[in-house]
Amino acid sequence: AEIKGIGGLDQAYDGSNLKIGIIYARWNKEIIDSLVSGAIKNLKKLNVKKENILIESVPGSFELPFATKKFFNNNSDLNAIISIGVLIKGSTMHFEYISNAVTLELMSLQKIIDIPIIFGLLTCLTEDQAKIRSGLVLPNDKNHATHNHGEDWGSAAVEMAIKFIY
Ligand SMILES: O=Nc1c(NC[C@H](O)[C@H](O)[C@H](O)CO)[nH]c(=O)[nH]c1=O
Repeated sequence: AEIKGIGGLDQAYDGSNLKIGIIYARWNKEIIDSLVSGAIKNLKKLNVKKENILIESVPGSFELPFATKKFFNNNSDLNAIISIGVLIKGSTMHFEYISNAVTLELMSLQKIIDIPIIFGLLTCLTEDQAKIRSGLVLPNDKNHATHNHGEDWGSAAVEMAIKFIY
């Protein structure tokens, strides 16, 4: 097969029979709300039914791996889970430790629960970087292009759930 373009869907997928979970961390609420809305928007665009989108929140990104696993244990008919968090670098090493630990844990958790976990963790050095990646307007540069990666995560969840459902 020809090499598909990076990103985006390589064909139209019908998510009407899928059940998708979204677990999000509540830190950086404005950015999180935009990312979650973007994910839901594309899930619905790909025909995932509203009643088949299960959503749960946790205090912060550090809680995402544990919550993702327990949420799946409690909803084992989910076909994919999108774990969403926004980490913004502060003045300490806290950011690095959480970013690295959560990334590795979410990656390895897929082997345990055996369904796709879509990596929705923004690890940003500045708040503007996070706003740009969540489709929000920059207050000091209204013309700066932004793109809501939450939408990409919704599409990725449907593609992965359908392609690797066996
Ligand atoms: O510190 N910054 C952040 C953060 N810290 C809290 C942490 O995830 C956890 O909830 C607590 O340590 C309690 O376990 N959580 C985020 O999602 N983003 C941040 O930018």
